[in-house]
Amino acid sequence: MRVVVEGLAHRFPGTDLLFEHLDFVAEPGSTIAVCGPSGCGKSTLLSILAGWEKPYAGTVTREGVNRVGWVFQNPYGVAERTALDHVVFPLLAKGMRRKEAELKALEAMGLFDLEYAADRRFSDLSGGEAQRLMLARAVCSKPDMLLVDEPTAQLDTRTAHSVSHVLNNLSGQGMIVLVATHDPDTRDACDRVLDLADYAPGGSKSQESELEE
Ligand SMILES: Nc1ncnc2c1ncn2[C@@H]1O[C@H](COP(=O)(O)OP(=O)(O)OP(=O)(O)O)[C@@H](O)[C@H]1O
Repeated sequence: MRVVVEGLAHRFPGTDLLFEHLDFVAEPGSTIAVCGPSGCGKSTLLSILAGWEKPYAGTVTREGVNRVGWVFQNPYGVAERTALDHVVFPLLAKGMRRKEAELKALEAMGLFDLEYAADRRFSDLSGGEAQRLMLARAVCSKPDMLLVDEPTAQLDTRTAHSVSHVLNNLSGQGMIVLVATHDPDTRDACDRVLDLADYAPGGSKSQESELEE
């Protein structure tokens, strides 16, 4: 299972190129931090990898990737439902029995130190708790590729550190994991770094590719 990105470039209609000459291979075993300044195209790159956005140029080949999990920047849930329900429902929808689903859900919530909030209503969770809940839900559904957008934006330093390390460990469990982040600590916790600033028009990698041609 892998994702092969070749010669990728993107611009939206009427805007300048965000990045160009982007080549990389994403495989299970190493978590990739996608970095770069605000507006450089980190979220856009995740959308392209997921197949939601068609790239302006280049190709993305997904080999053996059937299920894609996505954790958005802004957590979204059902106000009246408990935190546990949010993680359990996708498992029930897959046909798992309630008891087994609850055990699996609590295990995933435990990865993000969230068991204590299992019975709280979604509307009572803090922004950081809701964000960690979305991570637990995504991990629980065992996607082939997990795309995470700014997972630590709403977390204090210590919780952010712990979440970053969990995300890095996930790639060792057979998932392709990419994390878009501004957070230097999250970047450092990941095995690999893809800095989109290098691929901006005129960026160092972008120029290298032009010299090679
Ligand atoms: N559908 C769209 N049409 C036109 N422009 C868009 C569209 N989606 C995003 N953009 C623009 O493309 C640029 C890249 O957006 P993107 O959200 O990928 O950046 P980012 O690196 O994730 O930013 P941030 O770090 O602030 O979240 C931004 O300037 C954004 O306004």
